[in-house]
Amino acid sequence: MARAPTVKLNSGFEFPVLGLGTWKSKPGEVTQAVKDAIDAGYRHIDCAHYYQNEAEVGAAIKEKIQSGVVKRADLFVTSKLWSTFLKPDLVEPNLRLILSHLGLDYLDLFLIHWPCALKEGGALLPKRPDHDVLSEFSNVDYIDTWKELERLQKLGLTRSIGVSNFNKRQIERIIDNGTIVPATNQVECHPYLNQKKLIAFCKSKGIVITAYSPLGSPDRPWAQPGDPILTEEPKIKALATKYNKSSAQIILRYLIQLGVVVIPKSVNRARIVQNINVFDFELSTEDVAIMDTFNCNGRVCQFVEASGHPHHPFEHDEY
Ligand SMILES: NC(=O)C1=CN([C@@H]2O[C@H](COP(=O)(O)OP(=O)(O)OC[C@H]3O[C@@H](n4cnc5c(N)ncnc54)[C@H](OP(=O)(O)O)[C@@H]3O)[C@@H](O)[C@H]2O)C=CC1
Ligand SMILES: CC(=O)C(C)=O
Repeated sequence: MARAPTVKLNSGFEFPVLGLGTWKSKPGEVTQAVKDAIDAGYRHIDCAHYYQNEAEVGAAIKEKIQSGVVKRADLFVTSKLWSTFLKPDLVEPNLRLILSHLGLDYLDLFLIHWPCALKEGGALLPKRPDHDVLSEFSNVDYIDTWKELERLQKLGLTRSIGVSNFNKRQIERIIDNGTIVPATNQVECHPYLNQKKLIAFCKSKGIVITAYSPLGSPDRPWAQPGDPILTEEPKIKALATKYNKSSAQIILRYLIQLGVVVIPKSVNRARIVQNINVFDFELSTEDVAIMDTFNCNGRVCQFVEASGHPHHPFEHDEY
């Protein structure tokens, strides 16, 4: 059975460098996917309230613990605070709701999903009455949310805390105004958007980057016919042939060699097994340079519903 090595977070906890993503995994398929992943050696599961499938993820975890395959302490479970819950008095109730869905009494890692707060109390994407796409904003400052996460870590409801989709300036604000440095910043990262500047900045602050959509999220709901597909790039396919691996394995290995943690999503048993089998080979310096040539600011997760938000992470800063 394959096993991902770990990296030590600034909180002192070990973080497996490969985990299972669960966005878009349907409630009817995610329980089996998580069970297959645990059987294949995965010990890190990436979840979020926004994915609306945490109870089904929790059912798989419960079964694997009850049948003795793993102990709770062997697993690293991440979840994220959605943008309609950034108001400080909503944070603890939302974390407790997430824990009840997952059937856990603590998280390993709790992230602020996006720095942009949306109107509380209703839909996850509260539509503006005057607009087809944009959501209604809330004026909560993520610094006030962060202080709640710090309190919840001290309370033991989560072992580590971090952020997601934060840019350099937003991380600096958290460090300047908080007392705990985020353990990770989970951001989009793949060969079309390799995030070298943000990786270097976060590393200088002791923050690990977690790469979401590591395969370029080909099943994202807004993908258009003709959009480039990473696993079909001829140069990546040639490297796959050279190393006797798949294109997906070449991409995941490249990201791991960049020093980030990867969380590929799959609901297919063979691909789940394939994706963790990336620790028995290494790309040469020349082949890493070939992978570097794909970097083209090719961001696929723009959060267009929060376009124009004063805290939108991608609209005001280079990285
Ligand atoms: N913090 C944030 O804002 C965000 C976090 N995330 C997290 O990151 C995770 C991963 O990102 P995601 O956007 O889902 O996309 P990924 O880049 O992981 O790509 C998932 C797609 O790739 C396919 N796939 C998986 N393995 C292989 C393989 N070996 N060969 C070929 N195709 C493969 C999957 O199909 P199949 O399932 O059929 O195998 C699916 O269509 C999410 O699930 C979520 O947990 C993602 C977006 C935003
Ligand atoms: C998938 C996800 O985490 C988004 C869109 O924020």
